[in-house]
Amino acid sequence: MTDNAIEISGLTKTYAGSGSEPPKTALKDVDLNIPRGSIFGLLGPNGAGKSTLINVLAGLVVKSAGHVKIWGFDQDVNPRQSRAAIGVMPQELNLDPFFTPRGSLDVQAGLYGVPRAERRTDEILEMIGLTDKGDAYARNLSGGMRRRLLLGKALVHNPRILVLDEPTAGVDIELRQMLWSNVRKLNDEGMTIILTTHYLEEAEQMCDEIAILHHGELLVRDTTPKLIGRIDTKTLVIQPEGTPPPDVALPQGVTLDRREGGILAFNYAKTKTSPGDILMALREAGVKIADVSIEEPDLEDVFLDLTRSANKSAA
Ligand SMILES: Nc1ncnc2c1ncn2[C@@H]1O[C@H](COP(=O)(O)OP(=O)(O)OP(=O)(O)O)[C@@H](O)[C@H]1O
Repeated sequence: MTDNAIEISGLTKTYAGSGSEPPKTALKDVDLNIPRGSIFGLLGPNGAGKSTLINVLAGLVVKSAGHVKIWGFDQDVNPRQSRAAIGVMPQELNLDPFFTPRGSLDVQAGLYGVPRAERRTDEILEMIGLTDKGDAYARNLSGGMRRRLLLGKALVHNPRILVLDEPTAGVDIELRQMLWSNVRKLNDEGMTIILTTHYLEEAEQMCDEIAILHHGELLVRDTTPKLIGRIDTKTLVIQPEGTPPPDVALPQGVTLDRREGGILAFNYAKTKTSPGDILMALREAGVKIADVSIEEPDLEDVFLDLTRSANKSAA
């Protein structure tokens, strides 16, 4: 028995080139385990291979090499069980315009072999806030409603793992909040969640752990706080009283950015300098302080730092 929802080893995907184009390797020898019960973020720049990885998990793209286990079931040995363990909310709004939400959920449940007596159509319609639109044609639904319906479709067979591919791209705040509160509730009930997002702030708030893909390779995988802890730079932000002096002798390695409104932002390496050293230097320079705060790095800093150094080492 494993504690992992997903176990991926040596996963490689090469797409055949069309016409005169060369083949394209979208995933290169990826090893990745995703623990049961987590909210796991899969991040990476455009073209990094996130959708390819999700589509392999969903059984929509055939891998070129490697092994994938979903809830302990090897995709190649137990394709039916591994498919039943996972539900995928795709990026595209690919709904049949002539189906009603109730009809779409029913057809999807049929595809997964869920017996009529076990279908949870009304419960799912309520959860996604479409009870009163249950019998409206999909072509009459707004973009937000369609997206909610895609979430509902991913849940009809009560999967152990829910995968969300860019669920909030181009979505308004209200819908985003609704999606995230649904996702949190499902996770509290024990569902493992895997999501890709371009919104790093969102990943930071939602995900226990994060993996970053870059050019088809796994760049890093760690808990969200540890990833953020990798960045050594912090910023001490000072609002001085009166006009700040033009020059201050700073501890070695500390740099100063002057911001609007006379605000001074000192960037320092937390392993080399303490904020007290900077405050002392300011006191010695006669600077009076009206307000002080410390800015922590965020996931965006980690992301830029890692992808930049990966680009440099590839060059
Ligand atoms: N069907 C396909 N045929 C050929 N190449 C493909 C195919 N699908 C994806 N690729 C290529 O594989 C690479 C990875 O694409 P993928 O869509 O997995 O990346 P992604 O990280 O999901 O990007 P995005 O955030 O833009 O969706 C890209 O270079 C892409 O052009």
